[in-house]
Order: sequence, then C-alpha cells, then structure tokens
Amino acid sequence: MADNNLFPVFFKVDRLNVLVVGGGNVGVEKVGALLSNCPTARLTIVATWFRPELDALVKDYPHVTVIQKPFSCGDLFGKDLVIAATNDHALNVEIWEKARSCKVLINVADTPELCDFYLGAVVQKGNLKIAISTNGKSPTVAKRLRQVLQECLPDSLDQVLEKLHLIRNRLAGDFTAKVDKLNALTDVLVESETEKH
Ligand SMILES: C[C@@]1(CC(=O)O)C2=NC(=C\c3[nH]c(c(CCC(=O)O)c3CC(=O)O)Cc3[nH]c(c(CC(=O)O)c3CCC(=O)O)/C=C3\N/C(=C\2)[C@@H](CCC(=O)O)[C@]3(C)CC(=O)O)/[C@H]1CCC(=O)O
Ligand SMILES: NC(=O)c1ccc[n+]([C@@H]2O[C@H](COP(=O)([O-])OP(=O)(O)OC[C@H]3O[C@@H](n4cnc5c(N)ncnc54)[C@H](O)[C@@H]3O)[C@@H](O)[C@H]2O)c1
Repeated sequence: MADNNLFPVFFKVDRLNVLVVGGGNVGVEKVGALLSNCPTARLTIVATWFRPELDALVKDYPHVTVIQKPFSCGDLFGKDLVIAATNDHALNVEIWEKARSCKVLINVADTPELCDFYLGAVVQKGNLKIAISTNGKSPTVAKRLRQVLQECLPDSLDQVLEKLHLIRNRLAGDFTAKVDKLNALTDVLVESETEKH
C-alpha cells in the first residue's frame, strides 16, 4: 500500500490570520469551509472580482475582511496561513514564492506539490470533528466519505463526549489512575462482536 506522509493537525483559525487570494468558485468554497468550521475565523479575502454569493456568505461573520484589488506582497504581512486560489497559475506560484520567503504556510489550490497543507473533508458532530484526506488523490472520495460518516455516526456521540469531559474533570488520582479509569469507562466503544456475545 502507498505511503501517506501528511501529518494531521487542527488549526485554531480564530487566533491565526488567514489570507485567501481569489474569490471565484474555489475561493468561495475555501472561505465557506473555514467559516463553517470556525465562524470567528480571522480571515482576509483579496481578489480582483468576487462571486456574487460571497457577500451573503461572509455577511454575519465578525472577523472577515473583503478587499477588492489585485494581490500584492503586502497582503501577506501579519498572515499565518495563505490559500492561493486564483485562476492564474503564474500568480499562484508567485504568491507561493512570496509566502515561502515570509515563512507563511501556504495552500496553492491548483498545485498540490506547492501546498504546505491540504484542506480536508470534515465530519462534524458537535465537539467531534473528523478530517479526511486522500493524500490529494481524490478529493471527491474524501467528500463522499465525509457524507457517509456524517450520516452513519450518531448525533449522540456529542453527549458521550460531554459526559466523558465531566468525568475527566472530576477524576481524582494520579495520571495513570485517570487513564485506566477513562479507558475502562470507554471500553464498550471498542468491544469486539465476540466479546459482546
Ligand atoms: C476535501 C476538500 C476540502 C476543501 O476544499 O475544503 C478538497 N477538495 C474538495 C473538493 C473538490 N476538489 C476538486 C473537486 C472536483 C473533482 C475532483 O477533482 O476530484 C472536488 C469535488 C467537489 O467539489 O465536488 C478539484 C481539485 N482539488 C484539488 C485540485 C488540484 C489538483 O489535484 O491538482 C483539483 C482539480 C482542479 C482542476 O481539475 O482544475 C486539490 C485539493 N483539494 C483538496 C481538498 C486537497 C486534497 C484533499 C485530499 O487529500 O483528499 C487539495 C490537494 C488541496 C486543497 O484544496 O486543500 C473538498 C471536499 C469538501 C467536502 O465536500 O467535504
Ligand atoms: N483545490 C481545490 O479544491 C480546487 C478545486 C477546483 C479547482 N481548483 C483550481 O483552483 C483555481 C481557481 O479556480 P476557480 O474556479 O475558483 O477560478 P475563478 O475564475 O472562479 O476565480 C478566480 C479568482 O482569482 C482572482 N484573481 C485573478 N487574478 C487575480 C489577481 N491578480 N489578484 C487577486 N485575485 C485575482 C479573481 O478575481 C477571481 O476571484 C483553478 O486553477 C482550478 O484549477 C482547485
């Protein structure tokens, strides 16, 4: 089986400054993904033109700035993450070069080889979040898996998480004792069929 060397992390985009360059199909899709995960994301969108639905998409979000203008180097100032989603490949490469020299992490939507990170398809059940990547092989399969998992994982998982969180905060004892207790309480989640019968 092929290797997948991507290392998944979960960014707190309400404490990072994110720049999206491009407000077409892909720019709008990436902005939607950021805001549906984090409505308080700190987001700047720069583009020469925007799809009309962008206005409504960002309207009620407090930390979104939309600037209609061509990209310039200064747009990277103070940014932590960049998504280059223009329809101009040479410009996307230029943004990548600038981001690299400023040590800003970048996703170049039309060139996986230039991406420092990929966006994943995201399953959300309250506090539970599962991010899916196919190593860039098939975003469509990532989307389909997201739909399957979103449907088949029970909504009650969030209540399980809330209860376990309460228990976790109330547990006394040293670290090992707490881990043992939490493992015992959640054993049922990994109990095999044969053990159940
Ligand atoms: C998961 C998701 C997250 C998100 O975007 O939020 C995401 N793409 C999604 C949808 C989607 N993207 C594309 C289609 C059309 C069908 C198809 O091509 O399959 C569809 C399907 C659709 O829209 O229905 C086209 C496409 N995508 C990339 C290229 C460039 C290339 O491959 O060269 C092209 C070709 C452009 C062209 O041909 O011109 C590249 C990337 N897309 C990724 C993520 C990263 C790898 C993720 C992974 O490891 O799996 C990566 C590498 C970089 C990045 O974008 O981060 C989101 C699903 C969200 C959801 O619904 O849950
Ligand atoms: N990663 C993904 O998920 C994914 C999915 C589909 C397509 N793509 C790729 O993404 C790219 C963008 O596709 P699209 O459909 O969003 O294009 P689009 O034509 O809908 O939008 C292009 C955007 O780029 C902006 N732009 C162009 N020149 C600019 C400049 N000098 N400064 C600032 N903004 C500028 C335009 O204003 C516009 O908002 C394509 O190359 C496509 O192959 C990636």
